[in-house]
Order: sequence, then C-alpha cells, then structure tokens
Amino acid sequence: MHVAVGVILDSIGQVLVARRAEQQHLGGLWEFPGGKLEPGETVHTALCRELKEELDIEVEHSRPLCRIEHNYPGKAVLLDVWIVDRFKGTPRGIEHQPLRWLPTAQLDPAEFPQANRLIIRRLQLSDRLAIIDLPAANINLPPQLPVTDVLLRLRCWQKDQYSAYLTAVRQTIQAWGDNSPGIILDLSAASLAGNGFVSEELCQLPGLKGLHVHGGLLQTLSERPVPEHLLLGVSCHDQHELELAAKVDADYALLSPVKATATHPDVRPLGWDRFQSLAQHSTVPVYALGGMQASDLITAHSHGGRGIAGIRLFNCDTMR
Ligand SMILES: Nc1nc2c([nH]c(=O)n2[C@@H]2O[C@H](COP(=O)(O)OP(=O)(O)OP(=O)(O)O)[C@@H](O)[C@H]2O)c(=O)[nH]1
Ligand SMILES: [Mg+2]
Repeated sequence: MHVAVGVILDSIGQVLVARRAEQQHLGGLWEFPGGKLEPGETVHTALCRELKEELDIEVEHSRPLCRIEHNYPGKAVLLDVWIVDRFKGTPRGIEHQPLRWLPTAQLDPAEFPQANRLIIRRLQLSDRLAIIDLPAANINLPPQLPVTDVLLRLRCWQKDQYSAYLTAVRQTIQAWGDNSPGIILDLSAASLAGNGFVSEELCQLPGLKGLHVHGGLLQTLSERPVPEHLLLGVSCHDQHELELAAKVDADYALLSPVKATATHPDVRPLGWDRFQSLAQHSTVPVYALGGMQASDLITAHSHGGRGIAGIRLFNCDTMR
C-alpha cells in the first residue's frame, strides 16, 4: 500500500499531527496527515488531495523527505514522506480528528505508529550541517555558540588520532556547555565492539545526537550499528553507496562532491542534475556536499535534497 504522508511545518518549525480515529488501522495513535494513493495518482497529487480532504488546506510548496517501507501484521506500507513548508488556509480536522502543532523535538515516538519512528528521528536534523575538523580545528573553535539550527559534525581525519579526537570532542562539548548544538561524531572501526555495535562509552557521551560513517567502514556494516535514539549518517559518492546507506537504515547521507571543491581538485563534481537523479532514487534523505554556499540551500531543496553540508560553509563568524 503506497501512502503519501505530509510533514506540515509552520513558520517557527512546528509540525502538525493528527490523531487517528479509534476504528482506523492503528487507531488512537498520532500521525502525520495523508493517505493512500488512488490509481493513476502521483505521490504529490495524492498528498495535495489528502491534505485538502483531511485538513482543508492547499499545498503551495512541498519536497520529499524520505521513503519508508514497513510491514505491519497483515499490512505492508510504503510511506512516501514529504515536507510541506508552505500552504494556504488554516488546518481543520475535517474528519473530526484532533490536531496539534508540536516542536519537532517534542514528538514522542511512542505515540505514533511504528513506521513513524524513522520519520521522527529524521526530523531532528536541520537543513544545514556544519562540518568541523577536530582536533586540528579545535584551537580556533569559538567558545560562543553556533546558531541552534546548525547540526555540527565533528570530523576526525586520521584513524590513528581517534582517541585524541574524542578527547578534543569532550573538551569542546564541555566548553559549549548547556548551549551545545546537536553534535554528530565520526565513527571509526575502533569504536565498534566485537558485535558490530558502537561501544557503550561512546553512546553515553553527553550532547551526542548521532554518529557518522565514512570511507570503507560503510561497506563492512551488516546492520545499523547505533542504538535507536541516535542518528546515523553516512558519506556517499554514488548510487551503490546510497543503497548501502538505506540497508543500514541511515538517517541521512552526504552526497559529494556536488560542485568543484578546493579540497578535492582532482575529483569530477556530480553537478546538480546527477545529484537530483541520485537523490530521487534514494529512500534516505540526501544532503549536498562539496563547494556549497549558503545560497545553495534553495537549489538543493529544488533538486530533491534534504539540505546542504559544508566544511567552510559555516565559518565561525556566521555561526556565532
Ligand atoms: N496518513 C498516515 N498514515 C500512516 C502514518 N504512519 C503509518 O504507518 N501510516 C499507515 O499508512 C496507511 C494508510 O494511511 P491512511 O489510513 O491515512 O489512508 P487514507 O487516508 O487513504 O484512509 P482511509 O482508508 O480511511 O480513507 C495506514 O495503514 C496507516 O496506518 C502516518 O504518519 N500518516
Ligand atoms: Mg489518512
């Protein structure tokens, strides 16, 4: 069963949820509004129709977030999840379903159908992902805070520096204190226990929001190596790697290089057209990486991307 699902956002980033009627499948749970595709409909057409029928709003702007396949007892669903960030009208529960606007951080997975857990986790990511090298860069790291809608990925370049990197991470998080932004760390083979899962010690790091897999490590994973509450990111360069990302239930993929970059002058950039076709086929949300400038966020969105990521993109001044 193919379902169009709308994550409807208001201007302050709150999301609209509705309660399913008791007699429906998964009745009494909260959901993102939407419904089944009718024969001949595209996902977008179905999304617009369902949101008109259920909420009396007109979709003005929407973009894909992710696709989720899930098997309920006796029912297999494919949820095609779109973010609706502009619409006309005020949502009303046309089918008398209760509605609520909630900040994404307050969505409680236990109140939603099982398949929604992935959506909720992926909604904790912002449009922009700043990449900072540690420990090399920590000397100049601002004691002041990055703006909160930037998720920082603290990157380690050299395998043999991994423990120095973790020390630098701890110091940095401590320096930022309570106002620390969401932090994603590089995962190294060194932090995987014998069972292929991330060591307990790393998972307990205060302020940790997720872990990121890059290089050859992705090929070696047979399942998602991190616990449910943490985000998992991966670095990808082609369709094969995006498929591996989907296999380990990654929450986002960085696809690079989209544009030419000074760090990899010898690598041919993908360009936006190729980025779009890869992003469209990916069930995992894709961020554009490589030569990104702040203004590229709109381009990334219009090419099916979840957002942009960059190393120099968010320098310390703009993050203050
Ligand atoms: N709309 C929606 N459906 C979801 C979500 N999560 C989830 O597992 N589903 C499943 O997707 C399936 C189809 O959704 P639906 O019941 O809204 O379809 P519909 O609006 O066409 O319903 P109808 O048959 O009452 O007209 C249901 O089995 C539902 O349990 C969600 O967040 N939103
Ligand atoms: Mg519905």
